[in-house]
Amino acid sequence: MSEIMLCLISWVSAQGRGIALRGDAFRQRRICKTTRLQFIAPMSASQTTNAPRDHEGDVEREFSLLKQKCVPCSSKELRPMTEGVAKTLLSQIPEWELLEIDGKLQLQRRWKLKNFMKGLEFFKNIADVAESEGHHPDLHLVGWNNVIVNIFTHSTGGLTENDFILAAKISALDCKELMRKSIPKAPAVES
Ligand SMILES: C[C@H](O)[C@H](O)[C@H]1CNC2=NC(N)=NC(=O)C2=N1
Repeated sequence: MSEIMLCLISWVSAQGRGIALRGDAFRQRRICKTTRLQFIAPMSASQTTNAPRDHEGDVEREFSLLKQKCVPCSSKELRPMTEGVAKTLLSQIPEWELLEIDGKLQLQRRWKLKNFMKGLEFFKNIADVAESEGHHPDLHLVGWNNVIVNIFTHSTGGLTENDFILAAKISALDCKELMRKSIPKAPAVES
C-alpha cells in the first residue's frame, strides 16, 4: 500500500474519533492534536485572521495571547480561521482542546471544582475576564462540580483570535483554591 494511502488512512482514522457529551443533543468531534498529516486547505487570503505576521508574512507563532485584547465581534475584518491556523494557535494554550461541534470549530477545557458553590465562584471569575474583553464563553456546570467551558465567536460561527485570547486569559486565572486536588495515581504494583 502506497505511503499516501497509509497517511490518508491514519489521518482519516485520527479524525474519526468523536465523543458526545452525556445528554447533549449535539455530536462533537475531538480534533486530534497530534494528527501527523494535516490535509487542511492552506490559509487563503480571505480566511486570514488578524494575527500579527512576521517579516516574511507568516502568522507569528510566538505572539503572546495574554498581551492581546479582543476586538469587537462586530468588526468586519474578523473571519473564522481554518483548522490549520487553529492548531497552530492551540500550541499557545495547551490545556485546551480543539473540537468540532455541530460543524463549528470550538475551544474546550474542563476543570473539577471542590464543590458546586466553588463552581459558581469560578464562573464569576471567568465572567469578569469575559466582560473586560467583551467576548464571552459558554459555561457549563455539570455533575455539581465539573466545569466545562466552550469558546467560539458566535458572530462568525467559527474560531477567531478573540477565542484564543479569552482562553489564555481564563487559563491565567489564579483559581487553584477552588479546584479539587487531583488524587495522585497509585504507582503500578509490580506483578
Ligand atoms: C455586542 C457584543 O459585543 C457582541 O455581541 C459580542 C458579545 N460577546 C461575544 N462572545 C462571543 N464568544 N461571540 C460573539 O460573537 C460575541 N459578540
